Amino acid sequence: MSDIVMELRDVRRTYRIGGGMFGKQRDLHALDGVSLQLRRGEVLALVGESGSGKSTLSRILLGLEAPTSGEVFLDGAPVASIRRRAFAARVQPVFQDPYSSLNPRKTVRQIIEAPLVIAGGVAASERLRRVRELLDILRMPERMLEAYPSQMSGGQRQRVAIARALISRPEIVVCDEPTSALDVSVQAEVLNLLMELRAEFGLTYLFISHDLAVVEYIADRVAVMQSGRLVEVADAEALFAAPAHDYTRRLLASALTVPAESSEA
Ligand SMILES: Nc1ncnc2c1ncn2[C@@H]1O[C@H](COP(=O)(O)OP(=O)(O)OP(=O)(O)O)[C@@H](O)[C@H]1O
Repeated sequence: MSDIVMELRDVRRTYRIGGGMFGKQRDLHALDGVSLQLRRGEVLALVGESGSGKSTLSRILLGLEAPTSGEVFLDGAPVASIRRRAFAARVQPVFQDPYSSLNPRKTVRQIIEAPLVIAGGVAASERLRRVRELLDILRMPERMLEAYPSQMSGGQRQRVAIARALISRPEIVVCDEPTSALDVSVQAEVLNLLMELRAEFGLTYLFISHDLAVVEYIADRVAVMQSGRLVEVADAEALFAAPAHDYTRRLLASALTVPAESSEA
């Protein structure tokens, strides 16, 4: 098995913007020729200022959007050749805001088992067994099974979102700011949990974060984006010790000027 679990080759994503009452139409290059390899079992953090293209890249990895040009590979196979359902089971998201990403009308049990219901082929008894197993791993009490999101704290909701991501036994989890909507005291708990789950299930993470203290804490490697391009990809330790690119240096320097509360996480 190759060391590379997912790969982007010269991926571009262009949006046509403007026009109508906003003036002339033009192309916005959200991703402008990005090549990136995700290594099996690593935490690869994606950082860069707002609008640099991080979410666009994550949506492409998740198959929620197709590149305008370039190619994406999963375990060496072009993603375009993999059936949608099979792909979704192997690459799962955890989004930023557990308040809006969970359906308020569904119970925890229904939310967590939903990916298996959609994929089909797993009996109800087996689905329940897997939901229970995950609740146990995530240290959530069994009585939570029939609870609704409104009855839970932010940290509990994010655990439910993580359980939903893991129920189909994915290889890759794409986390887009998974702890930034949580209280600082809960952030570390959720981060530690993500790291435990990586060891337990052999997961690979792409981890988007604005919070460089969080990135330094959990990332093996860091990819730095600026205006739709990757300007630096390096081992986390080396990058934080001696950033090679000027933009990375500025990003690290500007992080030092914000309040230090995130370092508690
Ligand atoms: N559906 C879309 N239509 C038009 N423009 C878009 C669309 N999605 C993203 N963009 C633009 O593409 C660029 C990259 O956006 P993206 O959300 O990927 O950046 P980001 O680094 O994730 O930002 P943030 O950290 O604020 O989430 C931005 O200029 C954004 O306005």
